[in-house]
Amino acid sequence: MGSSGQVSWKLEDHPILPKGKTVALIVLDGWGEYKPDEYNCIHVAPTPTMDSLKQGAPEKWRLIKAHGNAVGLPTEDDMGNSEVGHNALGAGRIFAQGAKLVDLALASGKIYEGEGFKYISECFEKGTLHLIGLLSDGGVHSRLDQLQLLLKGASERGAKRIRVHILTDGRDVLDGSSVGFVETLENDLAKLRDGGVDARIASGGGRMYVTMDRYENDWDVVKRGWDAQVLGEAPHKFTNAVEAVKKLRENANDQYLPPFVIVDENEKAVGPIVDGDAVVTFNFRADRMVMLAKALEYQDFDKFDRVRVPKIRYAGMLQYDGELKLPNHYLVSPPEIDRTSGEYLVRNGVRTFACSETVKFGHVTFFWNGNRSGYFNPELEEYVEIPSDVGITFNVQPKMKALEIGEKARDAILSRKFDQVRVNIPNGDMVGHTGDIQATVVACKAADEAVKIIIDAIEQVGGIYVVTADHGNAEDMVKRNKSGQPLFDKNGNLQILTSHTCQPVPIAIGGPGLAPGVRFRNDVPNGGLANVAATVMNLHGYVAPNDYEPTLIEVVKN
Ligand SMILES: O=C(O)[C@H](O)COP(=O)(O)O
Ligand SMILES: [Mn+2]
Ligand SMILES: [Mn+2]
Repeated sequence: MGSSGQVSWKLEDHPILPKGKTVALIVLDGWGEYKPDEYNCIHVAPTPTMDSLKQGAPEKWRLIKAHGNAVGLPTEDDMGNSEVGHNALGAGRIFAQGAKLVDLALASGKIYEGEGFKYISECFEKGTLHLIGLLSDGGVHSRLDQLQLLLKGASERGAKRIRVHILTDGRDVLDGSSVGFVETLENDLAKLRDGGVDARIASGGGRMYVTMDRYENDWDVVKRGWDAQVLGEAPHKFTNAVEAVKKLRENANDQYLPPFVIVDENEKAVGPIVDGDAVVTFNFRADRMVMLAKALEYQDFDKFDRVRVPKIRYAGMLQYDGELKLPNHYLVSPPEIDRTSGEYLVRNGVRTFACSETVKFGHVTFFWNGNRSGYFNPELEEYVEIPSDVGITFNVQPKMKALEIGEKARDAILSRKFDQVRVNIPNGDMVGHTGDIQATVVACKAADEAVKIIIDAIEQVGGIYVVTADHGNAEDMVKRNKSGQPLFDKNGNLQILTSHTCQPVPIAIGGPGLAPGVRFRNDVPNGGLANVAATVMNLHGYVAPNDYEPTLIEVVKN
């Protein structure tokens, strides 16, 4: 059923549940369930609304899985993330995700047989192969071991000159871990050099300050990267990348390192991108690579002055946007996330409203709809983006736009123009990633207040609410040993966890429109995010397609 031409879009009516109820679908970003201690910001924060929903357990509140295999990641040790989480929530099925597809393509060698690799390898004879991406083993956007295999594979297949443009992490992995990742990469590159390949790190910078912006929140971030990677220009120049990261870390953490270039003894950048070169962006995840992909690929581009646009052959690790065909060339085919619940519901006449602020806007639209941008039917859908603050770390503004999102959703609900009102409330996640515990507590309080605004509106119109989350983050802010005790570094400082977690997330249902007797079934104990789509379809009065993961709810006779 790959092509939409053969799909029967008509959904079966639910035997009991009515149509026409307004359903609010609230995704709290980075909101897991964990033991209530002082490092659990959701526990520490006053969250009366979420607390009261929990009182409804087990019939109206439960936990669902949001990491590992439940969301299509390679192993059970992989924490969840927004991409795979919203994909699963929206698509109602579990798809092998980018991380896994790249693993398979590398293991089988198929990656080197595809069109994308052939396309870039045409440059190997005369040009340089540039690899740009996130350098960590976080497994959210990229993985170091995949980069290592690609370096080896490309050099075995003729790449003679390789330049790596690194983006340091500290967000999906511990802050400070970048030094180790750069050392590992430098060792690998030294081995390649021993084998006759001219392989070096050429530039770098922290992912949140250089290159990896998303949803066009701040093009300056991408420009800083462009200047370093393509033009070979940056405010900081070093002859060695390990030294660069160590030095720049004196004033910034890994996520926010300023851009730097590696120069030779004559102060000349060792790896600008020039005509005839090949470029691969080795992140598999889309959202934070789309902007760079546009800058590399689009002829007409007006987001910043590129100064010089080299004639290159560019491929993404994956194709990042299937609708935009961006980029045109890629090494591994992305998961084909088709027949999403959003598309089904719209095609069955469900009028849909979706809203978040910029930094999460694509999560409830693009990711929700299977990595597809745009509307299915503009007559029935409205997507509203509230501009995010630009150029700040969100611990200084932990309330973010939560209340504005709540109010927009409230207005959409009260307008009665929509059957589904879907939001992402970013605070737990975006502030959790800063590692600032006090700010994250404020963030969780704001998220809870936004939920209340939306639930109150649902009460007024006799609707239904579904409150859930895409993965954990704010519920645990420290790294722990196996028995759950917080870990300290060698200087006795608490090891702050800026990343997501592997914890389950809550899901709650309720509202005056919820038909009598609706409750969570107890025969789906391993339910995960992918079970939510069928549940929501039921609440709209439909039965989900057969191949969707089972619904979490049942209707019992009173
Ligand atoms: O991109 C990010 O901000 C983090 O790597 C993952 O966070 P998200 O999956 O919640 O977006
Ligand atoms: Mn998220
Ligand atoms: Mn996150």
